[in-house]
Amino acid sequence: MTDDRLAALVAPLRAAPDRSAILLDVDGTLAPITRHAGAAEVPAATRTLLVELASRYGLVACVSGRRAGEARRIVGIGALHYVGNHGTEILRRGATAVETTPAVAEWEPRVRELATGLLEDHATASRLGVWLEDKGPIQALHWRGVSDEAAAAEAAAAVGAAAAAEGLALHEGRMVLELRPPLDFDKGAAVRWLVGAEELAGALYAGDDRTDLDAFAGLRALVAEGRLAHAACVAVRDEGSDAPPEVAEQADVAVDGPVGIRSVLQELLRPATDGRAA
Ligand SMILES: O=P(O)(O)OC[C@H]1O[C@H](O[C@H]2O[C@H](CO)[C@@H](O)[C@H](O)[C@H]2O)[C@H](O)[C@@H](O)[C@@H]1O
Repeated sequence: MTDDRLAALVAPLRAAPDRSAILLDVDGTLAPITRHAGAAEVPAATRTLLVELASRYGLVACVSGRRAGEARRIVGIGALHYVGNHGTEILRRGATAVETTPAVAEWEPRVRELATGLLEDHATASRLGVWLEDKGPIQALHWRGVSDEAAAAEAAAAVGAAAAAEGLALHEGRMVLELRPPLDFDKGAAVRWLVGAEELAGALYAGDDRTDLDAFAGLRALVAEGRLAHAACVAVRDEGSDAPPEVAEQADVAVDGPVGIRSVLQELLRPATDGRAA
């Protein structure tokens, strides 16, 4: 990707920052991928740019598969909005209480009980190092960094199949398999709701995983419906074998990892009068 291509893509947003939304995935986009999910954090250099963006743009939000409160902890900035659990939670800028979709929240005891029970029943999965991240109504099986990732992925799939037989929905991410309530929600619906609630002309979304493709589609649908004039979809790619290539294929531009995303944030912050082409 050339600087010129990125500059042209974000020019309409820079021209009207107060009428533009900047929507950012967290893991793999702002925060480098880590072996254990609990170790993820956003680098200080990225945080500085995010604080500046929040003071200049109409809407700046993180749209994450994490719980909203956990996303805010990882990013570490209170001045942003945090959409969590793939669009089923929102922690608004400066707020202390998370708002959760009631129909999803109702499933929390059932999904947690099923997930913990099934992992206990599948001794092979536990033996291979598969562990459960408790996200309330979404329970996530992880295996990144265990000694035999391929065998662990298979064992996690067996737990998933048993959960599906009990009526739960499954969703695959990067070395993670989520057990979810059987309800319709995704990041696409979340960005449509977020952006549609404001008087905005343009929006940018950046992400690294398949779940972020729904967000790309959501923004593009808003443009097709005439509710948004401009959408910019940015892929954050890395060399990991689990990085889905279709994200870069479906994006307008691709950058390299959580370091590369900083060039996008810097371009969004570049003054209109720095002597370079718009
Ligand atoms: O939508 P995101 O903000 O990108 O969240 C997606 C998932 O991120 C976390 O898992 C991923 O990142 C971990 C830390 O780098 C990594 O160890 C794991 O393999 C990745 O799948 C998080 O734990 C999940 O709950 C999120 O759904």
